[in-house]
Amino acid sequence: MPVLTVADYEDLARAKVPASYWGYVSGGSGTERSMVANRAAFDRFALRPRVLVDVSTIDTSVELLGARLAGPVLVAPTAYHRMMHPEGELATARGAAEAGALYVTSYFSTQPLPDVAAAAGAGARWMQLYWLKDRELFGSVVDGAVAAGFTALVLTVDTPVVGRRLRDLRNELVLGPELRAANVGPALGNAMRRGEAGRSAVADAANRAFDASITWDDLAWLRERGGLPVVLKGILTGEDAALAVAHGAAAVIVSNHGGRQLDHAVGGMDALPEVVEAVAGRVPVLVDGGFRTGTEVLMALAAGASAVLVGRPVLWGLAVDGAAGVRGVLDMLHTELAQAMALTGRPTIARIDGTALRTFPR
Ligand SMILES: Cc1cc2nc3c(=O)[nH]c(=O)nc-3n(C[C@H](O)[C@H](O)[C@H](O)COP(=O)(O)O)c2cc1C
Ligand SMILES: CC(C)CC(=O)C(=O)O
Repeated sequence: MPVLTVADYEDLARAKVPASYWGYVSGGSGTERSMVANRAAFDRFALRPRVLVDVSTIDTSVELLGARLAGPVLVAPTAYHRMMHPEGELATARGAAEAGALYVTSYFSTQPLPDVAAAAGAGARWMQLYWLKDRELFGSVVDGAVAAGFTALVLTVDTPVVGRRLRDLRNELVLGPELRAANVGPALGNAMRRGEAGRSAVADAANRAFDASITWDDLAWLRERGGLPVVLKGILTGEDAALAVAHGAAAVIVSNHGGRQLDHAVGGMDALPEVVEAVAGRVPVLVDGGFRTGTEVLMALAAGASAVLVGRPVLWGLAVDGAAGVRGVLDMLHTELAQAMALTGRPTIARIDGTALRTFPR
């Protein structure tokens, strides 16, 4: 059977990944309404195509915080890639670089940052962070990312505590020894191996380590320590988007964390318009949550996003075929986007504006 869609990758991946790891990757928190909201949003929009435009050449390329990319689809930060493939983040980095895509590496990478950087080569890479109670350890991870040539720091701000992910609690999620988080110090990395009835070792370790007390005032410390642009991931309101810009964020990522944090949260695509309005062009606005086709990516760009991140699809590609699978998923999304650009009469990314989109009332 030919692999024609991202959903085809999902079907193939499901058969390869152990059940408790599959539950971790696929699941959301609580009733999983936030995950559903991400997909449901696309039904509230439709495209307004223009015709008799010269679309004989389509250019999907974009520039983002100084990085030149083949297209506006980025690899979202996701933890523990060795759940999917023995090479883990090294394969992801290679696949993303081959696709000309930017790879946001998770704080919970199972491969050391210098090795991820070497695998990415000239490929663009940002580093995602969770703020730890242990400020020294946190600072040393920041230093490591800077030394490894990551060009921006992505602070995830929607996870002061880990969402209640029932699939993981029911599966008593425990990680094998190959799944040590390689960059967060032995205490946090090794704690991942413990499991108990009705508990998730992943959530327990993260909850012990994460600093739930940080506020807007702490961001200056991170900007100072890293000396890199700081991107805030997990913004869902215009109010917080305005605060992010006021506190020096270089970009914001509209996201409900793939439905894994707050239950009943607004979907990424639904929250996007108010964030775009509040930011008013001062910094790039990115979005994630449920994007599975290039046409959906075009919808987000029309609603004012500069780029879209994909989480689970990249993991499916990784499970199916390592670096080639990651590249396959990213190439597929860019190819579908190019097709949608031709059919909507928008040959460049700059030509995709609000007139391409019709929004239906809720
Ligand atoms: C298995 C998994 C692990 C994740 N780990 C992280 C993480 O370490 N850091 C983070 O900021 N977001 C993490 N996320 C959230 C993603 O960055 C992203 O917001 C989400 O996956 C987008 O939705 P999608 O999977 O529907 O594309 C994770 C998501 C998944 C599915
Ligand atoms: C260790 C987790 C908090 C990583 C994460 O962000 C996730 O699983 O969604």
